Amino acid sequence: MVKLLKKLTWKDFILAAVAFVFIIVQVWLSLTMPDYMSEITKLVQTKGSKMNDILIAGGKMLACALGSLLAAVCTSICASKISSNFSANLRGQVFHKVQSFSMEEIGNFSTASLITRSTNDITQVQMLIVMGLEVLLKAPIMAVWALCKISTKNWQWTASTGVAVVVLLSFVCVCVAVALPKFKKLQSLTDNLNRVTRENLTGLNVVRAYNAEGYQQKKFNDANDELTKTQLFANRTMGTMMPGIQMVMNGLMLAIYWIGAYLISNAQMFDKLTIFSDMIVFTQYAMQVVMSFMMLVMIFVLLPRASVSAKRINEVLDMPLSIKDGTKENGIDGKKGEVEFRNVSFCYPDAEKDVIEDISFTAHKGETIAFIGSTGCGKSTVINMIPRFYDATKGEVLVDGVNVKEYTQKALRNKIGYVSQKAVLFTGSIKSNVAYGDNGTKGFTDDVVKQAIETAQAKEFVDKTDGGVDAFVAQGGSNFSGGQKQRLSIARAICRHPEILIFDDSFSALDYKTDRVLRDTLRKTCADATRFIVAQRIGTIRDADKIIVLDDGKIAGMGKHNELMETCEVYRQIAYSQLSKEELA
Ligand SMILES: Nc1ncnc2c1ncn2[C@@H]1O[C@H](COP(=O)(O)OP(=O)(O)OP(=O)(O)O)[C@@H](O)[C@H]1O
Repeated sequence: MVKLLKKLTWKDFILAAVAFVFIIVQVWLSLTMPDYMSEITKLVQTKGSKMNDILIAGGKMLACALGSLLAAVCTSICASKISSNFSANLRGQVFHKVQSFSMEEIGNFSTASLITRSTNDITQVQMLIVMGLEVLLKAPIMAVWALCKISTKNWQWTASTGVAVVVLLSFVCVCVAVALPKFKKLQSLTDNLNRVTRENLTGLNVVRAYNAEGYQQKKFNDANDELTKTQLFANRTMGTMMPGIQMVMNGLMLAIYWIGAYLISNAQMFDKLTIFSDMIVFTQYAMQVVMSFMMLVMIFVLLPRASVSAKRINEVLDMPLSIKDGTKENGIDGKKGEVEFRNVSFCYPDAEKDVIEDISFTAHKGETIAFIGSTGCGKSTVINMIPRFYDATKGEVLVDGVNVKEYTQKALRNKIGYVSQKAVLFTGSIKSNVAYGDNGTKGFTDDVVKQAIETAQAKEFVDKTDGGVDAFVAQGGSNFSGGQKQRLSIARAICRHPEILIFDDSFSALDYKTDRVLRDTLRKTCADATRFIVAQRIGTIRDADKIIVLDDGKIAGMGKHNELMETCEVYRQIAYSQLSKEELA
């Protein structure tokens, strides 16, 4: 928690200092009120007192109350400003850090947990800061000031207040100790609920198609019940605190009156009024002392959960990055567009064996390199090494003659146009999705966007859509078909005019005719770009300059279609399973 609080800016500290001044004013006014009360008590009990004097003392008391209220409002304004700024900054930092995570780090946390950490966990810390500033500063000042005021009055009363504070603190400590483990568990259970809800929402069509509503409902109920049970236990434990504190306060009041009654009965006649007046004032101060500790208790309610949240936020912020930036911006002259894999092997984090082993090949500028092989043989893994979604565990990947690890990630990715296996569109317009990101130039002109849409064979449906390139794209591109989404994703990659184009099984949702026309157009319009195509269909890749056949993470064959038909058994099997001998001839 302390580590997170170090992120407060100097502006926050200035605001905290202003809040501190308001708190002092608030405490001073609150503790001045009992003095006027004492004066009023004395005036009421003294024969011949004037009504005007009582009204003046009452008016001063009222002014103190209003002043204290005003100071409390100003403190709250400062506290909420500090906490809102702090949480906004923290959310920004967490978002920025998560953006720099590779797939490895994201896998370590899980997406659901990262969402909880960026939202719910930060809210817990924010709540603590608001309360903390108001209470943590105010309560000790109030307690010490009030104790100073009462310590000179009467030792029996002071001692009884001391006993009440000790009982109160012991009680609070026991409650917090019982509830703390449950608070720790609460955040991970929130992650779990988040995960189940997300999974259900993203797979809603599948859930419905398989009549799995009952199964999903059970999964949700289990997660929900466990969270509710834990919350109930923690809140019940903390809930017993308030009545307990109330009991201590009432007991203290009783003790003060009991001691007061004893003192008054044993006092001389002329002292009785002074003791009575002192007793009234002391009760007020004693209540302020106990109230201060009660306010601190509110912090104890929030602190355990907030400190667990702070730890979870720090875990994200302190996570070392597995993909580190290099320094190079440019490759070697004369090697532009060249991609080379040198004895590359890769093992996923926590996996037992390498998913790809000893992969070596070179792709020259303007060539089309295709990957084919059975499901799960490692095709996507190989091409994911080029934009450094993962780094090779052995060997080297070189782009333009330079190891990808030596480039700044921005420079490397400026060279690449990547189309993922699952088409991803963002909320916005067709144009904002195609002219997406930054390729090191000053944005994309309308003509470049239109050209990319045309090359990706998306012009026909874009023109037909209301609004054309400005047509609205819903979250995840849900208002477009699978094939349309793929074509827009392809247009996005082409729009960057990259040196290297990567298509990870990106033609699978296209009909055969569009697939062929798109490949022909790509060959003409992106002739300079080195193209990597992962495909399942032989038809998509048979014209490639180099086809790499992968089998269980290893290269089973490499060459042109005709060569592989003669030399590679795995390729032949794939080919014959898709096309007839006549089609392949
Ligand atoms: N994030 C991951 N963590 C652990 N293992 C993974 C991860 N992603 C993929 N794998 C494993 O690595 C292997 C290769 O996966 P990859 O996605 O590269 O295959 P692929 O050939 O592209 O498959 P497909 O044709 O089905 O897309 C698979 O066995 C898969 O289970």
